[in-house]
This record gives sequence, C-alpha cells and structure tokens, in this order.
Amino acid sequence: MTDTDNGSLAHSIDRIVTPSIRLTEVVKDFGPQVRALDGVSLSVYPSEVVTLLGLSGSGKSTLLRLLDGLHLPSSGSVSVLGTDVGAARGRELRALRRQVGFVFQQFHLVGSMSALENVCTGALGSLRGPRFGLPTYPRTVRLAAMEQLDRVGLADKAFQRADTLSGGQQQRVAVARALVQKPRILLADEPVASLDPESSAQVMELISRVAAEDSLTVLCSLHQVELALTWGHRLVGLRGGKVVLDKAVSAIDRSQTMSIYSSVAAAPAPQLV
Ligand SMILES: Nc1ncnc2c1ncn2[C@@H]1O[C@H](COP(=O)(O)OP(=O)(O)OP(=O)(O)O)[C@@H](O)[C@H]1O
Repeated sequence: MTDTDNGSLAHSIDRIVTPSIRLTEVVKDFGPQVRALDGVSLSVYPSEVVTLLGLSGSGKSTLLRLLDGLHLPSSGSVSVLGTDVGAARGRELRALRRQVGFVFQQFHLVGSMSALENVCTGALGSLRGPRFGLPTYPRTVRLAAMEQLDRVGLADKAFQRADTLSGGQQQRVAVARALVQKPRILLADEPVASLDPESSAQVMELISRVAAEDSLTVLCSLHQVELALTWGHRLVGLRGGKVVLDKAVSAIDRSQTMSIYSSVAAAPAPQLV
C-alpha cells in the first residue's frame, strides 16, 4: 500500500459509486509563473468527510475554489455532482452553487446584521431579487434559518449583531448560513484557522455532526493534523500542488502525515513553470 492508494483505488470505486466530486489531472496556473495545482486527481464520494492538509501555498484554497467555479482549471476536468464545473455557465453554474455550501476562514458575515439575517442570506441563491432587512425574507426562510441556528446551538443569539459574537460563534453562524441553502456538498476553507483550540474542536464537531445528519459530502482544508485525524474519514495531503497522501484516516500511521510537511526545501511551492 502506498500513501496515495486511495487515488488508484478510486478508479475501481468510481465504477460502482458516482463520486460527488471528481478532479481528473487538474492543473491550475496563475499566469506563467505559478502552478498552484499540478496534475491533481481526486474523487470524493457521497457522505465522505475528507480533510485537506498542506503547507501554506500548497494549493488547498485553489482546489476548493475550483469546485465552486470561482477558479477555472488550466487543464484537466472538475466535476461536481455530475456537472463539469469548468464548462458550466449562467443558470447551470448557479444551480450547482445552490447545492454547494462554502465556509471560509474569515466567516464572511455582515457584522451589522443579526445572526438570523446572516443565516437568511444563505437562501438568497434561491430567491428572486435583493433583500433589505430580515422582514423582507419569506417566513419559510426565516423559520428555516432559525432552525439551523438552533441546530448550531445559537438560537438564543438570533437577534444579536454578528460582530458582537465570538469567533467560534460567528463560524457556527456561517455553518448555519451554508446549511440553510440545503447543500449536498459542504466546502470549508480553513474554517478553524482563526479560532482557539476549544472553539476549533466545537466547529469541527459541528461540521462532522451535520455532515452525518444530512449525508453531506465534506471537503475541508485544515492546518492541524490532529483535527484531521479526529474529524475526517479520509485525509488528503497536498505538497507543491500535488497529492502526496490520500488515505482513510483509519489506515493512517501518524508518521505518514509527515510526508505532507517534510522535505519542504524539495517541495517547490509554488512551482515555476
Ligand atoms: N488569485 C491568485 N493569483 C495568483 N496566484 C495565486 C492566486 N491564488 C493563489 N495563488 C498562488 O497559488 C499557490 C497556491 O495558493 P493557495 O491559496 O491555493 O494555497 P493554500 O494551500 O490554500 O495556502 P494557505 O494555507 O496559506 O491558505 C500559491 O503560490 C499562491 O500564491
């Protein structure tokens, strides 16, 4: 067994289960100087929680942004829920994005809005026109938002301004906002990087719990090996834009995670092309 056996096994599994996410030989260049992803092939299956580890600049955010159409691949293909993301435009891309929730390191809440209104904004993709204030959202959306806030343990903070909440609470609001759109996939880009260890564990426990309850496929980038081993089903390591580790957490020997971080000098990140 090698450190990327999951990658080769994926070809066999793909014939039986359709992956929620499939990257095939994806290269992403930013101009002629920077190759952020260098031939990445990866399949993520329904209800899997996969964590992405890698040094700063190894390509984690780039990979996640390709899945939502925020970046286009330079070559190779990116398929999400059966849609070719690189080719999708307009209505098809909007329909795909409604099924993909995104949680960011910096929460991206509107500080002057209440927690509840921030959660309601998660439904904007399926509403017509802009909304100005909580009462302008349909009652069904407000109720669904309240339900998600309750689920993340923050019903009592519903009418509190987002910028008065702690970092951990703000991230839980951001998770509720992603959930209100009823996604099938949840992408999380270093969701706990700005949080203390206790809040980090709470947010990871929350993501893991809602993933199980809603059968979500999760791809989550992290910097902490320990969190990846505790909350993920599978760990994918990126170094210099390449997959260097792809294994079920249950099969990982902790020392293998060093392959993601070792030989830093030899890992050209970013690579010059
Ligand atoms: N929009 C962009 N324009 C130019 N270069 C970019 C852009 N986005 C990312 N890069 C470069 O691509 C490489 C991979 O960046 P990326 O943000 O994906 O890494 P990362 O693993 O998410 O890093 P971090 O852990 O610091 O967030 C880096 O060299 C980065 O500078």
